[in-house]
Formats: sequence, structure tokens, C-alpha cells
Amino acid sequence: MFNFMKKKTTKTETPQQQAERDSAVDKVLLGYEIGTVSIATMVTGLERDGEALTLDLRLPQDSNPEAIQQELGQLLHPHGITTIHMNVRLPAPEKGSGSSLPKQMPKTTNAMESQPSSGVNNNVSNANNANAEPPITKAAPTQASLAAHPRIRHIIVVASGKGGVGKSTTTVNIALALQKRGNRVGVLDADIYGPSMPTMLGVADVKPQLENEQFVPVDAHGIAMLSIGSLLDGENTPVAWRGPKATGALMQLYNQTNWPQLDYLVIDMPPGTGDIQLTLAQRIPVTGAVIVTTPQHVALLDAQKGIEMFNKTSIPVLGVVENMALHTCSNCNHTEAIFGKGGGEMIAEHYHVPLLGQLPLASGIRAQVDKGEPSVLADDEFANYYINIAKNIETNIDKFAKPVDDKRIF
Ligand SMILES: Nc1ncnc2c1ncn2[C@@H]1O[C@H](COP(=O)(O)OP(=O)(O)OP(=O)(O)O)[C@@H](O)[C@H]1O
Repeated sequence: MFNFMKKKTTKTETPQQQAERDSAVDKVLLGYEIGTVSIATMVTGLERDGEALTLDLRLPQDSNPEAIQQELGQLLHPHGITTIHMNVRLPAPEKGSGSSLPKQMPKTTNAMESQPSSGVNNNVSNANNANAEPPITKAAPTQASLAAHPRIRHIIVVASGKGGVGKSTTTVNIALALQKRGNRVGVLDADIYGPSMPTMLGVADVKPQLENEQFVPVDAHGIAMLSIGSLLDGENTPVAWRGPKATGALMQLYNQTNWPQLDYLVIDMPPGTGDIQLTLAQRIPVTGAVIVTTPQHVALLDAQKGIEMFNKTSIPVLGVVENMALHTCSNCNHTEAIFGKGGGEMIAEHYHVPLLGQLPLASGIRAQVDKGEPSVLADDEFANYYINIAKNIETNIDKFAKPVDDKRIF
């Protein structure tokens, strides 16, 4: 028997141990399925403090949180996790069906320490609770019914489950790499929380013009670029743009713009998998999605939610880019996987999507985007990483759409 009563220790972990333990937790969560769905896609929050793991979960109605907690405990114990706190959310039961769950659940969440073998002792909320969430009633995916844009051959969305993983840096370099490979490329910066394309492409001071009530994209090194940032003025903070207003504005940028003939329109999505992302995924005819993640375990779990969202909306996932995969010390040249190992590979394998590339964590990459001359434009030592990702995208994408042949942009 496992002894989950063991007291939490506060031993400090080396970065290597920390990465290995996080990575082991990810693997267990990825591999643990409820029905045929990985529990990783049901995780809404995750925190590890040494040997204690706190999981916020949104489980299906008929699941058994107690059994899940016990089974996860057994799977995670060999990896040094001795305590699991679970906060569980269940959808509201259908009218008249009643619920087998107790009405009042105890506030405490430390099931492993308090009652290892009897009673549901995680924190469960459902329709009996003021925090209950209604069952998800999203409309069915509509990608198949969307008309293709008359001048755009492929639309690629670059997404990440969470912010700060390097999605915009990757987007801008992939766009430039696709262009370098002879494609006509446009970029739509849809990241309402932090539009950065104009700065990264060195055109922050250039405002898009209006012609016959249509936006004319800014010419940034031959890339046709339009950013939601251009629509934000002093009074319109990104916060004010959340929700339907943001999706409306983004749809306007897509529809009411005089996009030139393009081989690729690359869209830098807002981070996350909320309503804005879902609406865009349902209303823009997307050829495929690229998911950017870091090997850090929370980022990986969020990336999985991204993949699930695209699967639900019938958008092919072209692949995963693992950013900040390795760090090479500029003093001693020692290379270390400071955020954990093999996470991108693990997700790619699990979801049967390609790993498009792994990028190093390098101050040079940051310095170049900061000065508006990304690595591919500067043709520095990191450019080839992005060119290879662009090659991989081109190889994959032709399965999903038909070619057009006009070769001019501006
Ligand atoms: N491979 C890398 N090596 C070093 N720094 C990087 C790398 N990728 C991104 N960065 C830096 O990390 C920071 C966050 O990157 P970026 O803005 O691209 O992330 P993001 O996921 O788009 O963030 P947000 O969610 O805010 O839109 C930036 O300062 C960027 O320069």
C-alpha cells in the first residue's frame, strides 16, 4: 500500500530534479485517460510544491473523483509525489437526474493526507454549489462550411495555451522564414493582450491607411502586416477589448482589409483557449494551427488544451514548436534543459502531430525581436531553426489546401 499520509517535505530541488519531476508528472497526466480523453485536457490549474501536487480539474459528470485521486496517487508516488490536492468541478446534472454527490463538500482539499481510503475528500463543486458551471454548449465546429478567402491560399494560426511562451517571437520569425523561402506572406496580429508584431517587425510608427473603407496592410520588409494594436488608442485598453468586442474587431481586420494575394496569412492568436480563440477558430477559414509551447509543465498542459480546441473545431494541427527547449551557457558552453526535457516530443507523440522544431533559449533571439529585426531578417545563427520550421510547415500544409498561382504582393 502507498502511504499518502507522509508529511510534505520542503527539501529544495535542483533545477534538474525539478524539471525531471515536472516532466514525470506531465507524462502521468497525459497518459491517464478518462474514457478516451487524457485527464491533462481537464486540468484548469496545476501547482507542485515539492512532494505535494495541487490539481484543479473539470471532470465529466459521471466520473469518480475519489477513484481518480487514488489512481493518480499510485501512478505519481514513484515520482516522489506523496500528496495530491484535488479541486474538482463537475457540470450541472441534467434536470431530474439527481446527483450522487454530496451536497456540501468539505472545504479541505488535502485528501491524501486526511482520508486515504474512504470517502470523497477532494473539493467538488457542481450544480449544488453557487460556483457551478453550466454544461458546455458550444456550437458544433463550422470550419467545413467557411468560404476560403479569395486571395489567401493558406491561413495559419499560431497559438499557445498560455502567455509568454514566445508565441509572437516564433510567429514573426516563421512568417519571415516562409517569405525567405519564396512565399508571399501576410501577418495578422490578433493578440489583443499584447500586440507586438509592429514592434518586432520594426514598423511600430507606421499606421495602416484606409482606402474605400478597407484597411491597407503595412508593408513590413515585404510582409503585409496588420495589427489589432493599430486600433487601440489611449482610451481603448486591451482590457476593454476583451469578449465580443475583441472578436468583432478581429473579424473586421480579417474581412475589411485589402489583403494582397498571399500564399500564407500567419495569425498571431491571443494566448489561451477561451471564447475569443474559439470564436476566431470557428469563423476564419484556417488551414492549420501551429502550437507553441515551452518544455515547462504548466505550459505543456496548456498546449494540450490548445490542441484539443483545434481538434474540436476541426482545424488540423500542423505541429508543435518547442520554444526555449535548451539553454547553452554563454560562459561555459554547458547545455542544459532548464525547463525539462522532451515535452514537445511527448505532446507530439501523444496527439500524433509533428514536432516542427525545437528552439534554443538564447538572448540573441530576444535581442533581435526587441530591436525590430528578428533573427531570420538579420540572418543570424538562429535563423536556420526557423527556416527548418517553415520547411516542415510547407511539407505538412499541402495536404490541407489547393495552390493558387499569382506571384505579386504589393
Ligand atoms: N527562444 C527564445 N530565446 C530567448 N528569448 C525568447 C525566446 N522566445 C521568446 N523570447 C522572449 O520571451 C519574451 C516573450 O516572448 P513573446 O512576446 O514572443 O511571447 P508570447 O508568448 O507571444 O507572449 P504574450 O503571451 O505576451 O503574447 C520576449 O521578451 C521574447 O523576446
